[in-house]
Amino acid sequence: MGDKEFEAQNQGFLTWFKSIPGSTFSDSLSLTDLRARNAGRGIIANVDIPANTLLFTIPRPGVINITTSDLFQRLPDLLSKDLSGSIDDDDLEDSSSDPWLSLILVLIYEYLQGERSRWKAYFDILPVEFDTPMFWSEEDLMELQASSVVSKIGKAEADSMFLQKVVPAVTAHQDVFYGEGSSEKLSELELLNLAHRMGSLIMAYAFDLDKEDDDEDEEMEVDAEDGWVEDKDSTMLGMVPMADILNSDAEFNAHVDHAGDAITVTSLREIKQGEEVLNYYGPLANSDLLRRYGYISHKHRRYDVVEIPQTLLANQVQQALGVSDAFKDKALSFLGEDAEDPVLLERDAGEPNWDGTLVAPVRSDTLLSELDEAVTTMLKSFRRVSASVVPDKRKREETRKAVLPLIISARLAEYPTTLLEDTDILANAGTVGRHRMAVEVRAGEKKLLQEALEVAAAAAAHGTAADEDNGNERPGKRSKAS
Ligand SMILES: C[S@@+](CC[C@H](N)C(=O)[O-])C[C@H]1O[C@@H](n2cnc3c(N)ncnc32)[C@H](O)[C@@H]1O
Repeated sequence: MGDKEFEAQNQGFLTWFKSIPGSTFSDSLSLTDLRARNAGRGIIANVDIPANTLLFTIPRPGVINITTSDLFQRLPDLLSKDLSGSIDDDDLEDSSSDPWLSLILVLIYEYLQGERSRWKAYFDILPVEFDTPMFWSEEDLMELQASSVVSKIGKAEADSMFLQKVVPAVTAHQDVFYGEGSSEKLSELELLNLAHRMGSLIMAYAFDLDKEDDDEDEEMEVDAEDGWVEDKDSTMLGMVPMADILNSDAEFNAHVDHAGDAITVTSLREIKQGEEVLNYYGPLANSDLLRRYGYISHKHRRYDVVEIPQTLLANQVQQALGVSDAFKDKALSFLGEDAEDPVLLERDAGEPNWDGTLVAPVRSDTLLSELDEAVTTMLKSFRRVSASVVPDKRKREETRKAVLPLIISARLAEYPTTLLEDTDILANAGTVGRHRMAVEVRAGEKKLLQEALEVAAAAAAHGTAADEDNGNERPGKRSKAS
């Protein structure tokens, strides 16, 4: 799209936005073209803006969700019957509708209404293509190498859900979805693609607007705090025009508040003239940023994470103890469902400051905490099969220390290139787009694994609290027991 068309869309959207009764948009702000750095549109400050300045306001009727669109007034049964439960639910006792699927249908409906939709000018500026791995070719995906993000893309599951729930809902109610006089109907494939487009928009643009203060549900509280959709099963998803033009970074300068009647965006600290106004999508690893939003950021490296499957732990423990496959399988079975949960390697990255700056230093010393614990649990499982392989705590600790670096090295070896090779690839200015993002993600994970190796080596050299605890009983502990 040319610059003129892009600018014309901005103006059309801005005029429409300002026409929503109750909306505000500060004169100190402009919509800006950030396509040169692959960031689409954004909002910048025209002048220095002090902290705590109201930047813009979106009244609730400006939001698109299941209550503001008339789709479910026209088709109330659709909400209560066809969208209840999730596709994996064998028992559909839970008759509440899936918020993600219902918003997809609302967006499809409003989009198909064209000029008749109140949100036409908003749809005009929303992207139709995405850089999330959901849309990558096999060749693009190969570049992610052994990153766990590959197993989380969920294209097949999404296809199946859309084909079972979204496509039939639209097809069964063509009169409503397409409106009077509309002759052209979408094919099944076109509808499937449209569902993917709307699903991806929700993933990267929607807010969780649940106003309830859920004391019982901590996860919902966390979601409500940063506003972005943590989980597609949250309860009140909505598209919030203008708030979703804000790009994001791990260091940010604005806050979206949706606790009141209207949604407001306020500066958290001074924003200098020409500076981009940035929201916060959360403490996400680059792999997650890529999966959900289709970009990566150097400032998010601090939140990088590597997943290590329990089977990899079990294989290394098996080799160290010299036992059979059947022995290992039995030990794994003692872990029950926990065997499905990967072990996480992550740094202690702290929280952003109240004004959106990053001040807490990143700590690597706790990098192995979860792995350490998981290996100990694994060794206890092996002991349950036969106590002779791990007769005492001393043997358990010896084995734990010996297998820790082996596990990390084995995980590192799953990536076909080394960190050094990736660094060279990234130094080449010709590495761009999806390729660059994939190499950044895998290199970040390798960096974390190398740090983990260093922490394991340092712990082995110096001994750890765990050694004292498990190998040689501490005097204090003994006296307590006696
Ligand atoms: C909520 S939208 C923000 C508006 C978006 N830039 C647009 O043009 O519509 C989220 C999307 O913006 C892009 N984005 C957000 N923050 C970014 C950043 N720091 N760098 C690059 N792209 C970013 C990503 O494509 C992401 O999926």
